[in-house]
Amino acid sequence: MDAFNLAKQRYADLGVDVEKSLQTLAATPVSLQCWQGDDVGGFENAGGALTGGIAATGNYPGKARGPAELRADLDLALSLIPGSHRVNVHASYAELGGQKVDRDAYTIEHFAGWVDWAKQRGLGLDFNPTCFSHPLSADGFTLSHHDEAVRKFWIRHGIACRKIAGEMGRRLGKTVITNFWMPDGFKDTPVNRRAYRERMEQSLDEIFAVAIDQQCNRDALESKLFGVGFESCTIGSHEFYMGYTMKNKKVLCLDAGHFHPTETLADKISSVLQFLPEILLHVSRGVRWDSDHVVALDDQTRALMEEIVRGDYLSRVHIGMDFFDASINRIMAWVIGARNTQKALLLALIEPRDRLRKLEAEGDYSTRLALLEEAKSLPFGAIWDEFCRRNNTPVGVAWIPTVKDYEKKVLSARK
Ligand SMILES: C[C@H](O)[C@H](O)[C@@H](O)C(=O)CO
Ligand SMILES: [Mn+2]
Repeated sequence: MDAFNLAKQRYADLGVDVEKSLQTLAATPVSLQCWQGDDVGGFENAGGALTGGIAATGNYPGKARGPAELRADLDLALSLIPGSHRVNVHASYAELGGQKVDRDAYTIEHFAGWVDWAKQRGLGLDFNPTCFSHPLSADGFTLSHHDEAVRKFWIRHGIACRKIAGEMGRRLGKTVITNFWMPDGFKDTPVNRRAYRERMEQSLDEIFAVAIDQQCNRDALESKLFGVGFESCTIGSHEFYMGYTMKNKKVLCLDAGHFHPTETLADKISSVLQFLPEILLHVSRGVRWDSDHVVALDDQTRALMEEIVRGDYLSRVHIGMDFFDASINRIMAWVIGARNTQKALLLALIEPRDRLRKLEAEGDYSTRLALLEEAKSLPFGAIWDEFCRRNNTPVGVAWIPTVKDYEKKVLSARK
């Protein structure tokens, strides 16, 4: 028997249906964040500073300098990631054709390049308003700003983005998830948090008052603990968006890098999904601060996927990635992060779940622990390799020379 069939038998002996798990994995897209390809630069203001308390550190050569390069790099990454996936676009990746258009006046035409590209490839798109790296967010506030004129600008931007996303979803025939993340917050301790949170709620209410077909677009809101230069208070905290999404039936976005280092996303999944129909994940790897390192096949990512699978939540969870590492080959960053996200999901899918559940229900925690630990040395690698083979993507390390070759021929020519 070959390695795959031997491995499949080992899992079957524990009651695991490997074929069904592979089908589920193939049907689960990961949304690739376009901003990993150019260090969150965007196209509207090439070379403008990245603000909002986030930072892409490193200066690895070869970052994409425009839409054609970014999409070519994404094409290569997608060809090395098994399964069919999605691409997550920020509003700052609008193609303005040399015109001066501000963010509150963006329309679907500024994203036609993305939509056409995605349609040709059968890809889904996701979308994000960009409430940073702009003169009207320079003091750190957008939708909660004390100045009504500034707030109104960002409200118009939010509405414009939802209309764009609705049209993207209609043209592609696939629902777009539009994720709102606002940097608003304080470096030092504020004395009137309440006023900022009230204004944030009012602004969001105005944005969401505009009806958009739910089949084409759904709205998510992403919380954060702190940002660089925003250490003392973030207006859009976890509790704020828990409350807002529950009250307004929106999608809650949980970013793995947005919590205190001793908190894990895994434990939050069953709590939030007890009360919310859907969540969006930004799978990431926080290292000390919200440093947005490439997703590793680490305990945190594994635990996150285990919770999703163990709770039968997969159909209610949108999986996106969020990191921007400028210190390594950016295409490799996408491929490593996405393949690790999928590996973590596969490991969760082929866990001997039914047995483990039964043991727990019977109170046999010693056998539960024994089985959990033994499952760690089951031949997972042969199952993953088969998944890559069936999806016509390179097996094992075979994808690495493809990117190295592209780096030599294409990336090295970018100055
Ligand atoms: C660029 C994105 O909007 C950003 O990463 C956001 O999702 C975030 O996590 C901010 O810390
Ligand atoms: Mn995020």
